[in-house]
Amino acid sequence: MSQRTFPDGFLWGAATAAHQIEGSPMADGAGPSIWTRFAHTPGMTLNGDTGDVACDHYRRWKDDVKLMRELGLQAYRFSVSWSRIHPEGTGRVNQAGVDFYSRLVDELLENGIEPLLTLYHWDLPAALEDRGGWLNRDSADWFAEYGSTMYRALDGRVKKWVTLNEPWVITDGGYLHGALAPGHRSKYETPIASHNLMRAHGAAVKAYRDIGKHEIGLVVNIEPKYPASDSAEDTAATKRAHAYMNEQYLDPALLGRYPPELKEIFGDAWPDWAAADLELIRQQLDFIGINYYTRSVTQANDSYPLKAGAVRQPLGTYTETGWEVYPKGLTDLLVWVKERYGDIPMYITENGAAFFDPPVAEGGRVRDPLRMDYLQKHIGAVHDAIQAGCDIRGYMLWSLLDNLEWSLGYSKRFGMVHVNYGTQERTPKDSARWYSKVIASHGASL
Ligand SMILES: OC[C@@H]1[C@@H](O)[C@H](O)[C@@H](O)c2nc(CNc3ccccc3)cn21
Repeated sequence: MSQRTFPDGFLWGAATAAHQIEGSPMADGAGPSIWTRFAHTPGMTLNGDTGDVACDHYRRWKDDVKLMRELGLQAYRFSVSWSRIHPEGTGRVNQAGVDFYSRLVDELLENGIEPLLTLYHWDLPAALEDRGGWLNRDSADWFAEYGSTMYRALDGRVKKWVTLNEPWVITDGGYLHGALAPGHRSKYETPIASHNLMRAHGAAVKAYRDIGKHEIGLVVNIEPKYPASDSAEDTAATKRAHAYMNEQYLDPALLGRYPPELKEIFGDAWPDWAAADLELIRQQLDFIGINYYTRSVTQANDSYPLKAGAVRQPLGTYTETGWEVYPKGLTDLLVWVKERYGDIPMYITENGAAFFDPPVAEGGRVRDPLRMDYLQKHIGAVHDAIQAGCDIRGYMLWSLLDNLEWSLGYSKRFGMVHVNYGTQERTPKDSARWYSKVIASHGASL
């Protein structure tokens, strides 16, 4: 492979999320989140795993930043836990919570690492869930208030903001299938939660334009949908699946309209949304964050309500989470975003994989060749998209640390750094050492 050169200023980093790494969810005046509540509800997570300790990052943050510097990271994407900032969700500010993230940002900057801050990575304050959560139209105001608190506190030092992480997972997991907090299962609630999440995104961006002076965007998880056959049924199913995951959030955010397939999918559960709502949702964005993990070869089936699903590929390679390794899907997807939405700058805000990692060997090595292969091919796919004309500004590897994989507990390890949850010892895996070389060579060593 000829040497790959990435654009000047291309940012190499890694990503995490508050609930997955911090622990100490109720420390220093914080309030509970829906994930604190969900994980402590019997049967909701594997082995009853909770975020009570996680990677103990709330206490080990300074050493973790030192580790990021040693690995040569140029950027670090993290999320803020809303209920540390507003324990009741709105109103009173818990200054100790703001101070934690302020100290983290200062430490990152002192170590030459650019912070990318995600306001919402799934951990809604439980107090707001008790007021209807994302089903309450007031959630747009709640979120704008929380965002404004953080903009005022950190905008001089944080220059890249993200409103929401993956509205599709929040609603498909938390409102339709119930696998994620708040664990609802309703075809009727799902579009309402989706719509209010996007109204909240728009309200937070509007508030940023009054307070902030830098960049703000939205992060979506999207995956290319390829028809399993050229039958009319599979073609229609693929179109539905594509609209439901890939267009449902980017179309309103960037085009001010929903894809028509959503009415077909949700039927009488799809409201006629007011034009004013779509105007709120469609705010000028500085970038879009793309979280990519896999593709879906899609066929018609009797799944509810989508009537479409992925077909396992007999010759495919799969990760521990059952996702097919398909790097070309990332290139195809990035080109699709450019063709549909224009030259909006993009960051790969998550990309990575869980494979079965061996224990830490003598001398502190963790051999993870499958992860190295996955990353090498996907970073190569990013380069292919850049060569195809996509404006991609950075790559955030998921994840810096092994961490709490939501309902799957600690059973899946996505980190380039191994975490011993008994001792909290961090051990960079071979993939971390490899990634450090990629960063140092600006991609040339890929
Ligand atoms: O599952 C790995 C990560 C997860 O740890 C992050 O918090 C989250 O942002 C994230 N999103 C995806 C995208 N895909 C997905 C699909 C179905 C359920 C959950 C995630 C993967 N991941």
